[in-house]
Order: sequence, then structure tokens, then C-alpha cells
Amino acid sequence: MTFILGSGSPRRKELLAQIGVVADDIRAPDIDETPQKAELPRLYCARMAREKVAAVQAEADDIVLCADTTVAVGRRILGKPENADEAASFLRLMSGRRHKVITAVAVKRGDKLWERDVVSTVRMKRLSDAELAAYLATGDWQGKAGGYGIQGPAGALIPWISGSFTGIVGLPLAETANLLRAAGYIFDGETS
Ligand SMILES: Cc1cn([C@H]2C[C@H](O)[C@@H](COP(=O)(O)OP(=O)(O)OP(=O)(O)O)O2)c(=O)[nH]c1=O
Repeated sequence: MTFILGSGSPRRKELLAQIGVVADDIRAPDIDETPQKAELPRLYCARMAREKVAAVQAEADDIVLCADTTVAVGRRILGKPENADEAASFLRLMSGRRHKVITAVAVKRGDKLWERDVVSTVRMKRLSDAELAAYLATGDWQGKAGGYGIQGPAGALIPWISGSFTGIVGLPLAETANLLRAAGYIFDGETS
């Protein structure tokens, strides 16, 4: 059995390492992440995780794990901003209000699939123009859903969350450990 992390995200690799899981191989999936018309954020996020895991080539006995993190303001899906202007518009939208962060995880082994999604609520403080400009200048928004990373400088902008911290960062560890166990991944110290 080979354990394949189907993700190019450095966060997901680090989060797995936190629970002692080291991938034998990393294969970043390349899929079209465009939402369908009127697609709801949670359904979109679950579909992305499924499509990622389907896109990763593996042997029948290999375990493959993929995930997707999506930020939602109401029904609106905020993906990874393409540039600083888009990041600024996302952050203005979230400023002073709550939004959801959904992370869907998909694990496959042969033709079996295990899936789980975790929804967290995040409150962002009301951002002054100076705070917004200072955050954008860090460049930390790049490659992150919604244009911020709670684990970085944006942590100072988030006074409250409800849900899974590791889920917001990109991989909900409690749920992920359960999915891996279900797929037959053996953790250190466990016999089956
Ligand atoms: C909201 C939030 C997102 N993120 C990151 C996690 C994900 O890497 C990214 C969302 O993009 P994803 O499309 O979920 O993942 P990815 O493109 O980085 O990697 P891959 O598809 O290869 O697995 O946003 C944070 O790091 N911190 C946060 O607080």
C-alpha cells in the first residue's frame, strides 16, 4: 500500500505531519475549479474534493487523499484570488461580518470512496483601509481561498471562529484521521 497525498498545498502536508502521517508520494491534481451556475458552496466544495481524488492516478491498493477548501459569503463562493485587487474585494466583503469556510475531504482506495465535509464559521473584524493595505502588502493572501490565511498574519483579523481550526487551514484533522482509518490506513501504535 502506498499513501498518496493528492495535493500541492504545503498546508495539507504540514497538517498531516501534525498527526504523524507522511505521504509516500505527493501528486497534485489538476482540475477545472470553476463553479457551476448557481452551485451552492458546500456542494461545490464536495464536488471539488471528489474530482481531485478521481484525477489522481493510483494503483488499486493505494490510498489517495484530496481536499478542497472553499470560503462562502452567503451563497457566494470565494476561491483563490487571482491578484491583489481581487483579494481586496474579497476581504472588503468579509470585513465586519461572518462567513463560512468549508473543507471537503475525499479518500479513495481502489473503487471505494470515503467523503466528509466540515463547515466552520469565521468572523472577521471590520478592516480599516490601513489594515487592509497592510495585509495585502504581506502577500500572504496568495493561493488561499477567500484571500486570507488564519494561520498567518490574518490571524490578527479574526477574533472568533466556530468549528474546526485545522479545517479552516485546509484539512480537518479529526475527521481526516477517521477517513484514513476507514480506508485501512494504519496509524502509529494502532494494530488495525
Ligand atoms: C481560509 C483559508 C484557506 N487556506 C488555504 C488552504 C488551501 O491550500 C487553499 C484553498 O485552495 P484549495 O483549492 O482547497 O487547495 P490548493 O489549490 O491550495 O491545493 P490542492 O488543490 O492541490 O490540494 O486555501 C489557508 O491556508 N488558510 C485559511 O485560513
